Amino acid sequence: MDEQTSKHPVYIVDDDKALTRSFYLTLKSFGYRDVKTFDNGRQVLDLLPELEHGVLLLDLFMPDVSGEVILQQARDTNPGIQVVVVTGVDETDTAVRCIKSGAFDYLVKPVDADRLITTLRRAMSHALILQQNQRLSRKLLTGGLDRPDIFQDIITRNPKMTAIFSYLEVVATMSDPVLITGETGTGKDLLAQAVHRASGRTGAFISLNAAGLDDNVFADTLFGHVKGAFTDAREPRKGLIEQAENGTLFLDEIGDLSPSAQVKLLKLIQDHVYYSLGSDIPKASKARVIAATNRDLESSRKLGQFREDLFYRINTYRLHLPPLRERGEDVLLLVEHYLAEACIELRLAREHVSPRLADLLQTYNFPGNVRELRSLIYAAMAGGGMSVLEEKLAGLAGIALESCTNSVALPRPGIDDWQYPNPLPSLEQACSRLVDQALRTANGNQAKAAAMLGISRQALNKRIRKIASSR
Ligand SMILES: Nc1ncnc2c1ncn2[C@@H]1O[C@H](COP(=O)(O)OP(=O)(O)OP(=O)(O)O)[C@@H](O)[C@H]1O
Repeated sequence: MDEQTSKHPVYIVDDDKALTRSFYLTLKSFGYRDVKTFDNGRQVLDLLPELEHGVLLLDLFMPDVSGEVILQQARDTNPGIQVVVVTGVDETDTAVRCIKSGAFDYLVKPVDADRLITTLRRAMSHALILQQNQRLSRKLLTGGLDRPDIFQDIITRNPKMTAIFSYLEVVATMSDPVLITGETGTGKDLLAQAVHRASGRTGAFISLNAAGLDDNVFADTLFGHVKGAFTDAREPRKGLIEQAENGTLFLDEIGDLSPSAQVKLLKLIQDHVYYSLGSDIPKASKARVIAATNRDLESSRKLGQFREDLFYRINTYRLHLPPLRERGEDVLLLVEHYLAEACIELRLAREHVSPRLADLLQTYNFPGNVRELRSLIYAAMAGGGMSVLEEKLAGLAGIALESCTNSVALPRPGIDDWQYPNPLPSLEQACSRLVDQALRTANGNQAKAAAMLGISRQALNKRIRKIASSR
């Protein structure tokens, strides 16, 4: 069983001590770590409001308090508890009444172990989803992060990024896979490490880059092999998945997986089972999978290059990192960070960002995102300083240095041969179309779009807000 599910509590409430003991032993043998027993209803009734999210296995007929009273009280005071009624009475009326009062399910004694565990698993995952929803709503209302230290390596002030962190804090503790998407160099690897830290998992964070691995190398690296599995397999070898036990397996570039590697990964994610090369003995895994890609997996799925079932399985929780060009507020923050770092590492005097360079940085669209920004700073510092970067960026952005100091001065094309519709659009309509077009041409980069339109970035921003409110 999964580490996260097994650590949530199960409460058994029944006056039949022999049955309570038998349930207790069954649950322990299935890996439930936190099982608490109560042999009278009164005991649990007082504790109900404080009980942690989990599942309550509840007998209906007890001498002191009836199970139905406890069920009602649980619904009223602690909705994070899912109640499974377990009773010796097989009466449809009672079952219907319990379900109507909010019981998750109704089991009639004697309950065989398989039925008990299957029902418990369903009830537990329902309890966890409710817990997750509650935490999400709480976060939406209060904002802020529970553990900002988890994200200290990720430099950002961008609201979309902080919203991702909030969401991540909630889903990190679940056991389902996480898919991180975003262009190259946006920080997917960093984010995967943050998910692992926030998950509270006791095992290691192990990563594997799937790009360019053929099916055999992928399977051997991930699942290991037994002695004699292939010509050079003189000794058995454990795969990375074993090192990730109770931890996290980070699969980077998942969009590059071959079709047969996709099948193996699906089995691992779906059934938590894998086979070492050369062995037909299944092995169980409790690693949590985080996958990342800079490809458009949705298109790969539609083109039949990525399995549909795997796509939906890994897409349970999706985190999409925006490109750096959409995080204007982060560019200077990151530049200052890497500049300080490079000056210390290269033992150079501290340099600062000139207003002209700041302008250029806002205009450039960083196709390689943060990784590119970092290399640009280091290369410039090693090669002469920030003025080198100014030259380079001006070249890369295809904008003359002069025009950057005064964005209004961009050369304008002639407008004599424009085609005007008849009747003419209103000024507001024309303005809105022009702003849309500039943003499209500038790939969403507001500084660049503003330069094209010959207005300041603040003026463009004001117009965007005005247009948005009138739509
Ligand atoms: N917000 C950030 N703050 C600080 N460093 C960052 C940030 N985002 C990315 N980096 C740095 O940029 C580099 C690239 O980041 P990372 O490897 O996480 O990107 P990626 O999205 O996984 O790229 P790829 O798709 O190419 O694997 C790393 O050196 C990382 O430390």
